[in-house]
Amino acid sequence: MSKKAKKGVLLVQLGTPNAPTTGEVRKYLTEFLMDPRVMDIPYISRSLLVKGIIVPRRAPRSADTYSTIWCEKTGSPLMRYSLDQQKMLQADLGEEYHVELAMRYQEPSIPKAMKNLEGMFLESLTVIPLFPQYASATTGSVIDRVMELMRSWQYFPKLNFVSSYCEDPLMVEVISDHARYHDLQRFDHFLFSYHGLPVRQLAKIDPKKELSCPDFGCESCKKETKPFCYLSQCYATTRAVVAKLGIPEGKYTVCFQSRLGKTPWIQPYTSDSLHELAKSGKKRILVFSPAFVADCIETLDEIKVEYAKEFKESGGQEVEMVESLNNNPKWITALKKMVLENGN
Ligand SMILES: C=CC1=C(C)c2cc3[nH]c(cc4nc(cc5[nH]c(cc1n2)c(C)c5CCC(=O)O)C(CCC(=O)O)=C4C)c(C)c3C=C
Ligand SMILES: [Fe+2]
Ligand SMILES: [Fe+2]
Repeated sequence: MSKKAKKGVLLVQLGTPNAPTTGEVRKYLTEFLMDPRVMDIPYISRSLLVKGIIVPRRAPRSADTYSTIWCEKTGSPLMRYSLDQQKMLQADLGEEYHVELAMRYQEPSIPKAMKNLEGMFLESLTVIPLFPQYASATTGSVIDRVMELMRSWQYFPKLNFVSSYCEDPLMVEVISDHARYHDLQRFDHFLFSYHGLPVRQLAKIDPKKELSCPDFGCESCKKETKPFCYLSQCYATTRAVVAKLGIPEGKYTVCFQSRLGKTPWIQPYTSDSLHELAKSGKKRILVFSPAFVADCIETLDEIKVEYAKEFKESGGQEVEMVESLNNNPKWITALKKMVLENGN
């Protein structure tokens, strides 16, 4: 009796080291930062900068930080929640589907996941990069790698790439639900801190080659002028969450964290915004981090520890954080809807 071909789903997260050691962090950072979509400079300069300066300096420090958030049994928080997301989505979609998880860098690798999927002679394949806002450095790189590996496949199932879901209504609902776990009335101000991006990468995605939107990611940029602009998409997510929670204009700030290197990244930088808010007398801040679908080093250390410390040193009192989407069942339903609505 012949079994019906399965429908495949590939979830792809950024990646994380295999262990919180300098050697493993070095391997992870080298693979990550040598990606030409991440460090979009010529190979020789990239090699000198990444292997000669950034990685040797950063790896020991990052390894120390990873060890503070590491779990003996489940590894890094990003790995733990990504595995939860894969298992829960598999359970929700049922036997008709096969859900694989891969990391763009390190393990479980995209080549291994693609090999498994190829061997299943799939009816269709939906690829969901786990980044709500499109950037060439993240979503673009995932799609690029998947397409590169697929070139050697002997058959081609129906293919879907979910390249952006910055305003997904269910996702916005989960972010808002997680915010409501906090007593919203207690906060003087709300901060939407997104992962940053070099400014030059924005220009590449804009047909007019402008560096930024004069009106900071306005609705028309998002919908008409440059639908793949990361900045416009970050503002779109913010507008959706702010509307859902009824946060008034003037009571929230959009900012960007994790700048790397000396070139300009999109501004304002989170650390400057926190400093200015503290100086203007704000005492209690609630931070959203809607670029991350799972808690990771960027949320658990950079925001919760580093920025919270900086805020207090500048005169503030308290920084609380809205939990990432993690393993919230409603977020898994959002992923399921993306699979079903993308023609699968
Ligand atoms: C959410 C989207 C992300 C974008 C856009 C992004 C761009 C980007 N990142 C770097 C450099 C680093 N990022 C690092 C960690 C990291 N980045 C993302 C997501 C995005 N990056 C996540 C989810 C994580 C966390 C991984 C984890 O294991 O928890 C790091 C490592 C930090 C450290 O080791 O201390 C670097 C470095 C660049 C250069 C870039 C765009 C060009
Ligand atoms: Fe990053
Ligand atoms: Fe605009």
